[in-house]
Amino acid sequence: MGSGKTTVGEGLGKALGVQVIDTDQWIEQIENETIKELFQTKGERYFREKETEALVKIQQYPLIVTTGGGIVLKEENRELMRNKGAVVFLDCKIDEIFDRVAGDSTRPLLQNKSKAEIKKMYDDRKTAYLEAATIVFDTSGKSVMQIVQELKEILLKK
Ligand SMILES: Nc1ncnc2c1ncn2[C@@H]1O[C@H](COP(=O)(O)OP(=O)(O)O)[C@@H](O)[C@H]1O
Ligand SMILES: O=C(O)C1=C[C@@H](OP(=O)(O)O)[C@@H](O)[C@H](O)C1
Ligand SMILES: [Mg+2]
Repeated sequence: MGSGKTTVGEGLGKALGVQVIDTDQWIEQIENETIKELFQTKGERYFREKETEALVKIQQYPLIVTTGGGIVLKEENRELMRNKGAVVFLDCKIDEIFDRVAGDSTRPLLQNKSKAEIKKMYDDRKTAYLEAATIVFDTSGKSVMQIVQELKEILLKK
């Protein structure tokens, strides 16, 4: 949450001329509810099932898929992602993440969370991020444009 997946994915799509699908937006469309509403009406477990469904059903090539930050929590999802192609973990220092998402009301798991609680969530998930990823990219201190340019070069070399 807040590492820039959705924003960088959109930029990368434009830079590479490749379509982009964000799993959160895909789920919002098929459920006709925002992520925040979906968490309230059907709960996190249901949302996590939809994330797996998105990874199974989104079948296009070439394509950039951006995901929610919790998608890596299921081993099934990590495997689905790795089997599709390059998986980029956009890493970021917690202070920057906190500044970016402070005051955001659209992310249900971040509501009323302190920086220490967000750091704990990041620490608890880090192993899963590293396990899912084939490319680790530290975005700390970099602009979106800079990240897009650097990632474009990395991906084109692959
Ligand atoms: N490198 C960056 N520098 C500054 N702000 C950024 C950067 N990347 C993303 N943001 C901002 O941080 C917020 C969260 O970005 P978003 O793309 O929604 O992240 P994610 O999809 O990983 O949760 C947005 O307001 C976005 O504009
Ligand atoms: O990390 C998470 O568990 C979540 C991250 C969100 O997406 P972003 O990572 O794009 O904010 C969204 O999928 C949902 O609120 C849950
Ligand atoms: Mg996002």
